[in-house]
Amino acid sequence: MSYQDEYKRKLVSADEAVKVIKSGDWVDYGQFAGQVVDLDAALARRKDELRDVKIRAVTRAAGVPRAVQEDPGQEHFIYNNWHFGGVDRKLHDQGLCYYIPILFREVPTYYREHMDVDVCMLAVTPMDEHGYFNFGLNNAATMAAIEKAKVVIVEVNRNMPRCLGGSQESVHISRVDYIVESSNWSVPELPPPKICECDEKIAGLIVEQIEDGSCIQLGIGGMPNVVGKLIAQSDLKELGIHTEMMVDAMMEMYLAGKVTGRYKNIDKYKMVYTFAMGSRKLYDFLHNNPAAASYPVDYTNSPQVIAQNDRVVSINNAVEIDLYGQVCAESAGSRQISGTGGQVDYVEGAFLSRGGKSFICISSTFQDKNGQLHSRIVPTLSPGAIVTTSRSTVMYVVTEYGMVNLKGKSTWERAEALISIAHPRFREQLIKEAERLKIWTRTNKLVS
Ligand SMILES: CC(=O)SCCNC(=O)CCNC(=O)[C@H](O)C(C)(C)COP(=O)(O)OP(=O)(O)OC[C@H]1O[C@@H](n2cnc3c(N)ncnc32)[C@H](O)[C@@H]1OP(=O)(O)O
Ligand SMILES: CCCC(=O)O
Repeated sequence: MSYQDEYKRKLVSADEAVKVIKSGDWVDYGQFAGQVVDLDAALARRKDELRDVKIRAVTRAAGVPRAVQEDPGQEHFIYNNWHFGGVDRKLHDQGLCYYIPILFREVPTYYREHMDVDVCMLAVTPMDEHGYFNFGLNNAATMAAIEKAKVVIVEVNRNMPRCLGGSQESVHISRVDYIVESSNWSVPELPPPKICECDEKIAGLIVEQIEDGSCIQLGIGGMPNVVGKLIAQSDLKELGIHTEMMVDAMMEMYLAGKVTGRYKNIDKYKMVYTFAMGSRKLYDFLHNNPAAASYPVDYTNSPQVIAQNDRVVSINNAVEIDLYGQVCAESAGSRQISGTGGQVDYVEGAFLSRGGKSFICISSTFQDKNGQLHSRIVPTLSPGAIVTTSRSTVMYVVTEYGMVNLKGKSTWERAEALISIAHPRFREQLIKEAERLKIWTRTNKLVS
């Protein structure tokens, strides 16, 4: 049978495909910008026939899933997510989304060895002449989820860019049970990140630390994107990219001629990533582009793999840091706002890389919804806050007031270093708290 015949045999409507889902099933919705839309709507239409279907997704960018919208009482569907974006955190605030704690590099192993997948649904590109559906922007743990699934349903979308790998960037039709041709919805884009003056100051401090030939990882959020933009405008040359998330700023660095990958020790000349989210311009740039290669996340985020490149520079954002150096990058108190993602993977990988550096960026203050200013450098983390990067793992911390390296520093040295880059308005209070916590010695300098 030809691949075209097999395609016709497996082609069904979305309503037909979701009939395979049973009460109590675990159903994967796809990852990041590759989550199903038409299959979600079809599943929502089956609401009254089903109970306790557990949906799993990651970083919803395409609006609230229909299945969740249609079932606010959660009698039929329970929505779980291993990295929150804006949609997910708002659902979580309403009690309609549950976080799955992860180290991103481990997720393929969770699928293969620790999790159940009854039905794996995912958005893909149209089939090629060899019978392959490309995963588009989303490699990550897609193949591991497919391997584990009892049933695989692909939702074909002509607007999904075809992103070259690496490895495990596509699935063969022989492994697919049902094919659904979608309404060719627009692939979700990220709005341009919000950028403040302090982001620019922090980015400036970091760019001074980057050498020609460094290998760059930029994290999620506003700040790392500013760093990328500044690199694009800098005199830096011959940079490499080995990252988790491919973002617009990396495309800008590449188009500005800053990225060649010449000094990488692995995947030379390739920009390596595991998923991409950004503008349509980024998606068009990645389409069939041999300059970039997507790999599964247990490769991109393995500290041992990351460390094979020299001078790795890892740049990630945080929400709060305490005087011991514990970094919270994923919650505001107990309110889950994001996730651990790959932060720990890259902080560890950069440390192991020859000449590597990891930077945790944090604006010194945060203004709450009532306009009140709070220090993000705090004596101890807010009650309920999650430690994302541990105090023993963290290396450089950067605010708009400077940069400190916490590696090898004792508790009183850390307190002094971190207070020196806190907002001046909060420093005196932080010193008093450090004294109370017994992490302040008579030799500590009073930081003004
Ligand atoms: C991707 C890679 O390559 S590897 C690893 C990167 N991954 C990580 O570092 C994982 C964790 N980090 C993250 O997810 C992000 O970097 C973040 C959340 C720390 C920052 O991302 P940004 O998009 O810049 O965050 P932003 O400033 O928009 O804040 C996000 C939300 O948190 C809230 N928030 C942020 N700080 C605080 C705070 N101190 N107190 C209360 N709420 C806060 C904001 O109000 C916003 O919520 P809202 O959407 O309901 O208004
Ligand atoms: C899980 C993906 C996003 C991140 O690492 O922040």
